[in-house]
Amino acid sequence: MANPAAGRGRGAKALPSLVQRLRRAGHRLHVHESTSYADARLRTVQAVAASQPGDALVVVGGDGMAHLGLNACAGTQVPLGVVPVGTGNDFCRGTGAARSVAAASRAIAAGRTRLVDLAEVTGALREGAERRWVGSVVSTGYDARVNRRANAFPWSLGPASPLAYAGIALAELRTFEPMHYRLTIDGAVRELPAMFVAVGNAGYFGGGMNICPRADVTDGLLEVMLIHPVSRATLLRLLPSAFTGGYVKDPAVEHLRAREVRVAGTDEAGQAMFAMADGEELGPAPVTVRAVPGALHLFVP
Ligand SMILES: Nc1ncnc2c1ncn2[C@@H]1O[C@H](COP(=O)(O)OP(=O)(O)OP(=O)(O)O)[C@@H](O)[C@H]1O
Repeated sequence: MANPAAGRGRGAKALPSLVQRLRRAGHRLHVHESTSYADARLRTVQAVAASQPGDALVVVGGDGMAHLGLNACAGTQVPLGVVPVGTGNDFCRGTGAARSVAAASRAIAAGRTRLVDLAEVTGALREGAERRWVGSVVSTGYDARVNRRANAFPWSLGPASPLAYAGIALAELRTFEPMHYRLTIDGAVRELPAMFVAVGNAGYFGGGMNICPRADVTDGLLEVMLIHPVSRATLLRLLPSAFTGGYVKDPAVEHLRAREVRVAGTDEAGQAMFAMADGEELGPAPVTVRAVPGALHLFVP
């Protein structure tokens, strides 16, 4: 399943060599270029439902396509291959999947897979959904605001670069106030104000930010990163070190591990917070995030 528009056309360019390599390796392929995100979602689900033992699903795209692929394959025996041609490729960075088209083609052709954990998110989600699987990070605070703002940005006006993303992060910072969280972490309730609470299956978010740097996709646990209220200047100072994960050393940052986290709360205006994950808007809080060990067979180098 290829998104020809992914990575500003890299999806369309990558497809012929990928198809050639996999056919040469003796694999039989059904190739579909999606016409829209909804088409890609429907076709991935249908493909997995109709699969036979030994079949695999391969998605060519960015984190959006990886999200669709893992939602189709989660909890099944169908392995997922991700051929990363997006701008961020956070899922591949965080799970050990191949980071280039060539490496992904080789890994899929060779049939090497590993079992990785996923996060299962439940709640009153968008489009009437009650459950979504997440590969990377569920965010609800400042990070979610930046992500939603970036998704609404007309990227055709400028390059989808880390610099442009940083500009959006700064614009959001100008008005951001701590959120009021009510967390239930493995049954224990905590109410607190925070800049954000990131709940990670894998570590990366926002096109390369290592926001949950100690996340391990094989430990059966979620990594929870809390930033307690800090001044805007401090949050600004912490932003660059979010790319390396170095921000976790700051005294305002708390690190936890958990099997299940329920996130509820409101923003400074009393509006329910919303949850973002894998670059997508999931829906309004409350949401419950649960670690599901070994939920996905993933092709890896
Ligand atoms: N033919 C298509 N099939 C699927 N998605 C499409 C198509 N055309 C445009 N899109 C849009 O592409 C987005 C998903 O893209 P994807 O994540 O695969 O790549 P990307 O956005 O370039 O990468 P990244 O998410 O890493 O920035 C969705 O927002 C979707 O609306």
